[in-house]
Amino acid sequence: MIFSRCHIRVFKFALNKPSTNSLVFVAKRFSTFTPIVNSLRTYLKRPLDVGKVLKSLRLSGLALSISAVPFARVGECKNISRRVDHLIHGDNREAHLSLRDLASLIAPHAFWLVVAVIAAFMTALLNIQIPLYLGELIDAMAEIVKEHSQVGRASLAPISPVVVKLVASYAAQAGLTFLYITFLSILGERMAGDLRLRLFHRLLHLDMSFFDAEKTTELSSRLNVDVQEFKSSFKITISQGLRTLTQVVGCMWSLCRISPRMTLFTMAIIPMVITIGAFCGLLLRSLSRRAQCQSTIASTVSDEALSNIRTVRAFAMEQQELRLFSREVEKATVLHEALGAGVGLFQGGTNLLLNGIVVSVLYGGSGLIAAGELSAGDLMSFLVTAQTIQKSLAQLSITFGTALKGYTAGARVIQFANIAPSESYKGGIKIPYHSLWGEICFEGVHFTYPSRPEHTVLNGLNLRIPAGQVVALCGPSGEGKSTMVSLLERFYEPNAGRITLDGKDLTSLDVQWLRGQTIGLISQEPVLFATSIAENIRYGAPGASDEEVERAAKLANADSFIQSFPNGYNTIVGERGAQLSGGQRQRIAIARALVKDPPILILDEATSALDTESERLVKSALDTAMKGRTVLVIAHRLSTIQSANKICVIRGGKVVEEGTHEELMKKKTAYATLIASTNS
Ligand SMILES: Nc1ncnc2c1ncn2[C@@H]1O[C@H](COP(=O)(O)OP(=O)(O)OP(=O)(O)O)[C@@H](O)[C@H]1O
Repeated sequence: MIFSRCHIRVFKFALNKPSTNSLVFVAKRFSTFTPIVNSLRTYLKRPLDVGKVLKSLRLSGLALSISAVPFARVGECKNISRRVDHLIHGDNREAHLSLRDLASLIAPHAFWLVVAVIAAFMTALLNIQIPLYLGELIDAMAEIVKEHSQVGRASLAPISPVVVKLVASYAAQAGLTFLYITFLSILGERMAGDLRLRLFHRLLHLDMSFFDAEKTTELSSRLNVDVQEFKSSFKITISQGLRTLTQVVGCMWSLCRISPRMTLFTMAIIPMVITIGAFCGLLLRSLSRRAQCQSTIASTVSDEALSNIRTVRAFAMEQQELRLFSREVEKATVLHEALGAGVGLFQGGTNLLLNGIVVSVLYGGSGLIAAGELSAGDLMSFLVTAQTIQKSLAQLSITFGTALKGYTAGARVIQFANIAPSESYKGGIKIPYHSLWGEICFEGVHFTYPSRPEHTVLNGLNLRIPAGQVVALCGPSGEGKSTMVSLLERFYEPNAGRITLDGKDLTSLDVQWLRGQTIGLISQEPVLFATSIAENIRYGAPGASDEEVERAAKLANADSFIQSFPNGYNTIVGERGAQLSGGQRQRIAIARALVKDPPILILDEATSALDTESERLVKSALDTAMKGRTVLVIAHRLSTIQSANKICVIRGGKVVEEGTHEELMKKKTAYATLIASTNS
C-alpha cells in the first residue's frame, strides 16, 4: 500500500516538474524503491490509527480476497483514458518455466551449483548432528552433577571431547555457510547475466512483427526486473530449500533413532502439509502471474507518460495521466496484497500444523520420560531436533513463496527468450562490392502486416529502380510507400512475389550485409543515441576512423555546425538527440548513413519535417550524397520529387503511373492532381 502511494507521489512530482533532471530523479527513485520500501517497513511498526486499521482489514478476508481478485473492479472512475485497456486483456498469456529451460541455464555453471549444494548439504548435516552433540553434552553434565553429589567433587574430563566436537561443528558450520552462500551468489549472478544476454540477443534478432505487437516497457521489464527477481528467488530457493529439506529428512532420521513411535506420528502429518501446499501453490501461482503483469502495465503507463512528457504537457494531460497511473497501481496493489495475504495464510497454516506437531511430540515425549524410556540428554536432543524440524518446515513455506515469485519471473523471461526468429534471417550470399550494380526490382509483390492480416497494403506491386538512378515514390498517405522501404530492408517478407537486387532474390542475400553495408536508410525522424556526435556518425560503420567520420559529416553538410560547438565532434547530443535542432539531427543521420558508403540510399521523407532553411541545407547535403548511387526517395515536396530520374505514383498497393516529372505533368492525371494538392 505504502509502496503504491510512493509510486503515485513520485510520478506526480515528475509530471509537475518541468526539468529533465526531475525525470532523471524519478528514474533513480523508481530503481531504488526496494531499499525505500525496506525502510518504510519500519513505518508499519508505528501505532496505527483507526482509518489505517480499517484499511488493513482488507487483508483479513484472505480467502475472499483471493477468490474475489479475478472479479475485482478497482478504481472504476469516470474520464480515465482507456489507453492501456488492450494490455489488460492482451497480457494474460500463461508462461511456463520447464525443467529443461532451467537445466539449460544451470548447465554452463554446474560446477558452482554442485559445490554450493555439497556445502549446503554438509551444513544441513551439521545442523542435524549438533543437537545430538548437545544431548551428549547434557548427558555428560548430568554425569558430572551425579558424581559431584556422590563424592563432593567431579572431573570435567567427560565433557571436554564433546565440547571440542561442538566447537569444531560450529566452526565448520560457519565456514560451510560462507562457502555455499558465496558459491550460490556466483551461480546466481552468472545465470542472471546469461539469461539477460540470451533474452537481449533474442530480442535484437526477432522479427519486426514481434515489436509491432509488444511494448518496449514490457520487454525492458522482463529484461531487468524479472531477471533480477528470478536470480534472487533462485538463490534463496536453492540455499534455503536444500538446507531445510536436508534438515527435515536428517532430523526425522535422528528422531527415529531417539523414538520411532513419535517419528511415525510426525511423518503422518507431512503428506497433509504437502497436499495443502500444492493446492495453495496452484492458486498463488496464477495470482503471482497476474500481479506481475499488472505491475508491468502500471510501469508502461508511467514510462510512456515520462518519455512523452512534452506531449503530456502540451495537452494538459498531467491529471489524466496521474489518474490512469493511480488506477493501474491500485490494481497492482490489490493483486499484490492478495498474493501477500495468500502467502501469509499458507505460512500461518503451516506454522499452526508444525506447532501442533511440536506440542504433540513433546506431549508424547513426556510420556516416554515418565516411563523411563528417555534420558535427560535424549530429551534435550529430542527438543532441539523437533525444533529444528519445526523451523525448517516454517522456513520451507517461506521459501515456497519466494520460489513461486521466481518461477513466475523466470517463466516470463524464458517465454520471450525462447521465441525463434525466422529461419530466413540466417546466412545468405553477399554480392562482391565490384560486381554490385544496385538495380532493385519489385515483382508482383503482395503484402499485409502480420499484426493486421486483413488489411492488404501492397497488391501485386511491380517497380524497377535502375542502378545509379534516383526513383521517387509519391502517392497519398497510407498507400504503402514506407512499407516498400521496410520490405527492401527485409524488416518483413512479402506474402507473394519477390524483390530482387541485381537479379538476386533478397531472401537469398545475407541480411547483415544488406543492411550493414549495402543500404543506407535516412528516415523522416532520425533517432540519435545519447552519446557524442562522432559516435553517432560512427554507428553507421563501427570501424570508421576519425577522418572518415569527418569526411561523412562534410558530405552531409554537417561539419561546419559541428565545428561551431565548443566540443566539436565530442558534443553530447542528449537523449534521442534532443539537444540538436531537427535539421542538425537530420544531417548527422545523413552522415551516419554515408559513413558506410552504401551503394543504395533510401530517403524516407528525409526533409519533410524541416523548415525551409534546414531543408535547403539538408537537400544540398543529399544532392551530394546521391551522386553515383541507386536512390529510392519517398517525398511529398515538389523540389525533391521533380529532380528524380523517374517518379512512381503508388495507389491501391500498386504503381499506377510512372515517368519523369515533365512526362507525368503532361498527362495531367493522378500525379498532376497529387502535386497540385500537396504543394499548393
Ligand atoms: N507496423 C504496422 N503494422 C500494421 N499496419 C501498418 C504498420 N505500418 C503501417 N501500417 C499500415 O500500412 C499501410 C501503409 O502504411 P505506410 O506507412 O507504408 O504508408 P505511406 O504510404 O508511407 O504513408 P505516409 O505517406 O503517410 O507516410 C497503412 O494503412 C498503415 O496503417
